[in-house]
Amino acid sequence: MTQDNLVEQLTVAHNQLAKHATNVHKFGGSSLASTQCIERVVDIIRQHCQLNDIIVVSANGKTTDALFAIFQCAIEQSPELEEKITQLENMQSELINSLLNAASAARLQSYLTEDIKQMKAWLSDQPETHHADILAFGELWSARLLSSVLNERVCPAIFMDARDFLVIDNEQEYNVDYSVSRPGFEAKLHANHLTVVTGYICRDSQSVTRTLGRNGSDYSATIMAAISHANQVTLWTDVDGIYSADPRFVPQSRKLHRLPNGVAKELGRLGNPVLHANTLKPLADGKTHLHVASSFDPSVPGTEIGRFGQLAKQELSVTYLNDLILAQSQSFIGDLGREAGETFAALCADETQGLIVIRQEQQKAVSQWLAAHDTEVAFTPVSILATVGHKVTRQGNVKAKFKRTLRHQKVLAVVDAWSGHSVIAILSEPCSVELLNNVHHDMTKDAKHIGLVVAGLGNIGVKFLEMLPKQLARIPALENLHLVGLMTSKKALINTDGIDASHALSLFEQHAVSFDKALLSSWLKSHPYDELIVVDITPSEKFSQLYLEFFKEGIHVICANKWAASAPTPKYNELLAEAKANNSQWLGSTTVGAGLPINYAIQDLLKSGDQICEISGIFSGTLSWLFETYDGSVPFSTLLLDALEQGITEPDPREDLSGRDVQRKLLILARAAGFELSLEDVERQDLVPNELQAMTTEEFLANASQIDDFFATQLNEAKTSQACIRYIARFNVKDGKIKAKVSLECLSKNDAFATITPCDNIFQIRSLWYQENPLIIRGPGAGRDVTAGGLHSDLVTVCQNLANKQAVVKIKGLE
Ligand SMILES: Nc1ncnc2c1ncn2[C@@H]1O[C@H](COP(=O)(O)OP(=O)(O)O)[C@@H](O)[C@H]1O
Ligand SMILES: N[C@@H](CC(=O)OP(=O)(O)O)C(=O)O
Repeated sequence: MTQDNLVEQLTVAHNQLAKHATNVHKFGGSSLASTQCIERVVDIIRQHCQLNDIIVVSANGKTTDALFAIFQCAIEQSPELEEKITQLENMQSELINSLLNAASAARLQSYLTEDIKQMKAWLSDQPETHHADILAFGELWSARLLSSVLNERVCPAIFMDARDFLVIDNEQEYNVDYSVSRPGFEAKLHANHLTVVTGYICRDSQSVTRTLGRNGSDYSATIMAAISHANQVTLWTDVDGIYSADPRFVPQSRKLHRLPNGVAKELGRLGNPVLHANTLKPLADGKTHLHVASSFDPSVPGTEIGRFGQLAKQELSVTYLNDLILAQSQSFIGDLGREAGETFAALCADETQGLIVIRQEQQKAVSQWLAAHDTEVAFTPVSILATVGHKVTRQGNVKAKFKRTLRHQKVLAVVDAWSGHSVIAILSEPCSVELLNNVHHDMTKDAKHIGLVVAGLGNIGVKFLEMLPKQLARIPALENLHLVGLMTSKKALINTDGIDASHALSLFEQHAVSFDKALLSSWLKSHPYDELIVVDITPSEKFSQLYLEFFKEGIHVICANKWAASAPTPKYNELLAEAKANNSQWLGSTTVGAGLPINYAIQDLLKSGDQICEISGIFSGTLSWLFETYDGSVPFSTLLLDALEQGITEPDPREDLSGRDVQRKLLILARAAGFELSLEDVERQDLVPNELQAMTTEEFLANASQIDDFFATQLNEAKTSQACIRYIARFNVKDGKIKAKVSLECLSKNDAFATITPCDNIFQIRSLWYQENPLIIRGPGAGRDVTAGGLHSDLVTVCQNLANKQAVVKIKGLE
């Protein structure tokens, strides 16, 4: 079976499965805040949902906040009550009228009028008894509206009020009674419909309306997944994933592409608004996949929550909560402290210091609870600031760093969370945006994960990999670099969790699968690395054609491959522009001169303000060897066959004799020096006579002696004037006119190009500052060790540049 067939079969199998399995999609209030947002959600449902999926919705925008405010006004008998109700009703009416046809709008409008009437009745008579009923209107309206829009525009959809089936049996921990809830839901289900369920609300065993707590719709979504045995839950929100700190306040926060379950749970517990504290509870069996994505930018890969390897476990984040209460009591030292912590689900507790941190609204309950134990307690307003990461309490260095960064703050205590996944500082003052940014910076500044993909495992590729483990251990700039991909033209091994660089080749032998461009492209679009570097050590034009795609994804390219750098001018300019637009680095110092620093020298001269006017030299190790060695004592073809045997030439020596390789190298250097020209602008003398051009390699080798007369004549002519022959590349600019040529030249024996070690390259640069006395670089211009070394030098340069790059989050939903 070919790889393509395999992929096709897998896709078909996946689709068939998807038809039978349910997926749950939860849209938060921010995703449903306006007509435009709801239009976007409808598009997402069209593209990402199938019949029988479940959609869980929160109240539109800030409706729940508005309902809380209305309730408060009623309690305080505030004169603003009427106005607030009218505002909320108008906002709902606007959504209804802008999204639905006249008939449906009229129907929903009449329900709304009824609901407002009912709300007013509850508000005027014992509002406390109906607090949850009043809050429930938000989700009720939102679900009713979306199901109507879907019915009109997308597919049959039914609306379900979760209170009709979702029963919780414990109000403290919001435990679900699945034995009642599941059959209740199944009884209401319509096959081949989308089901739109209200998030946030449920009922208790007495059929009284309850809520699942602020932000509780995430929990509703995972409960629905447990009830319906769903495969996947997607939380669609206004941010494209979970970040290392609240991206509204910390512009340098990093997206956490893969969040281990335990860490996600801890973030939710500490108040991260993207994840309700209980979100993961219904998914404890690990069969359902949880994913956070942005409804404002659905194509961006979000955050996956699940079980991951070491790399995901290294990520740290910083989170905070203000307006909390520190309760301190002698009696909290020991068992009672632990009991209190558990009873009140304290944000943090330390039974050795006798303290727990609770939310403000819990203060009264804690007082009452302690009164029963006849002990005294002191309450202090505090905030918490936590660093969260997998088993972070066991990482002494992280804890020390956290304490160090807080040394100028008023820290009352630093406590390890029971889960082990956070270290929490209790602060006597509210956590400011400045403090959050500073702590985040200190805790995460070194946390950048760079993925490395190596393409081409020939001679040089293998040497490059041999050198890699030592380089990783030796060079600080490579500290966060992880080898994640290896590929040849036929096979590929990608491991998102990293490939052990010391055993890269044997792992490739054992685990590589057929190379599939489509699979590679999809991985490149969704890889979890902050930066990705592809090192192209292939000779393949086809592989070089992927660079544009790489640059579009912001991927960096280091190449020994000459194709892209010598591509036709429009293509080359397009690549440069795309790389620039996406901050991709493109380095190819080994494309010319292998490890010799010719590219770096040119860049340096340009940086220093110099202007290059001439580049010339011997750029081919093969031609260098042939002409340095050829003295007429043996025919040229004998030397050529000897060079072939020694591996000095390409398998078909016409490749070298054609001068094409030298022509490309001259073009690359001229472009690097800032000139715009194409391959056709570089005149080329082909040393292979016409009659030998069309032959097969074998035929050419058998007839190689036909070239001897030409070279003998050239050499003899040169000898008559004490000169020699060399294949020279020359580029110069005079009065703005560019001349570029690669050809066999007759040179005086004193010429700098006349006496170099066979196989060496020589490069001569004339510039404004190196005019009379040109700059010369010479040395071995080919060979596996020097080329692999040159690639490593480029790799360090890219990683050093990346270390200085400060990413700033730009999130569509938050703009
Ligand atoms: N660490 C974090 N990562 C991502 N978003 C965060 C983080 N901390 C706070 N947020 C904020 O949480 C908000 C999403 O939560 P929420 O308002 O509950 O969304 P929704 O309305 O979709 O339920 C985002 O606007 C984001 O700014
Ligand atoms: N509407 C409720 C429930 C909820 O989860 O909302 P959101 O998904 O917008 O956080 C709240 O505001 O608390």
